[in-house]
Amino acid sequence: MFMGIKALFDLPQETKTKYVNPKPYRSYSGKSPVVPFYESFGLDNAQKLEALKLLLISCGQKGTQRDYSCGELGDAGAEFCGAENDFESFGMEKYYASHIQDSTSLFRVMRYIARPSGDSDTVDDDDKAIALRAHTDKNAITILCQNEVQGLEVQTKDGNWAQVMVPRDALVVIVGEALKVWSNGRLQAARHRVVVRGDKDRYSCGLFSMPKEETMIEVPSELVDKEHPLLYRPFIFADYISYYASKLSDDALEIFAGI
Ligand SMILES: O=C(O)CCC(=O)C(=O)O
Ligand SMILES: [Fe+2]
Repeated sequence: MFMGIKALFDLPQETKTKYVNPKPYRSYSGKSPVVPFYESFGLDNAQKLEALKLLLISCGQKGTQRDYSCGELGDAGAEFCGAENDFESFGMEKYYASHIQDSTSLFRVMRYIARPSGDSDTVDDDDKAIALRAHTDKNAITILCQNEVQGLEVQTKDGNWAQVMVPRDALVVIVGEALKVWSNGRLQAARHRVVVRGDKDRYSCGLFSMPKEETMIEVPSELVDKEHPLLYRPFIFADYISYYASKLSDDALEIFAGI
């Protein structure tokens, strides 16, 4: 599938820019002055199972020829999202069904263009090699897969950057801010970025599971006690996304909803 994705990104720039959607993260975005070596397309309202199927096939999971039954994919989805297990581990099974009902998903494909060799901004300099700036995902859970080119990095507690060496055919699961809020801070939204150092383009695709726009994000009372005081006030997910879009700051969540 990464061959197919390459063909998509190899289309003329003029064709790619026709892929437009008024919502953030959906349109073709590429070669902007801020992130000149990054391009992406988003597929909105991707039916979860279809998007997951694309993701599984793209990273060669369980063979590319096989058809998945819905049941199998449902199980795989829950397993990969870790969602059902997470709910159980918090003793919160009763919220699982409504969480699924209030969630939607976005499928995105990304290309990170390797610097031409001899580029004066040498890729030894991390700042210059950053293809996707450091951020935390705003959604609930992100599942990523990539071609054989590494580049994903996560920030450790002490502020350093650690390379994530993703094994072939593996998926990476990242907790986003919506899940951090919902878990009352028990789950951390990992700050991450993409740094491309070699001479090969990196392709990745991701399934971004997120609350529907109108969903109220609220810490369940069961997750608040003396040891875990309430960290966030309830808010509508779309309101937070609008706020973040207007500020684009790292501490947007704490300012917007932190108590
Ligand atoms: O391409 C990747 O591996 C990471 C992409 C990412 O972090 C994002 O789109 O939010
Ligand atoms: Fe991300």
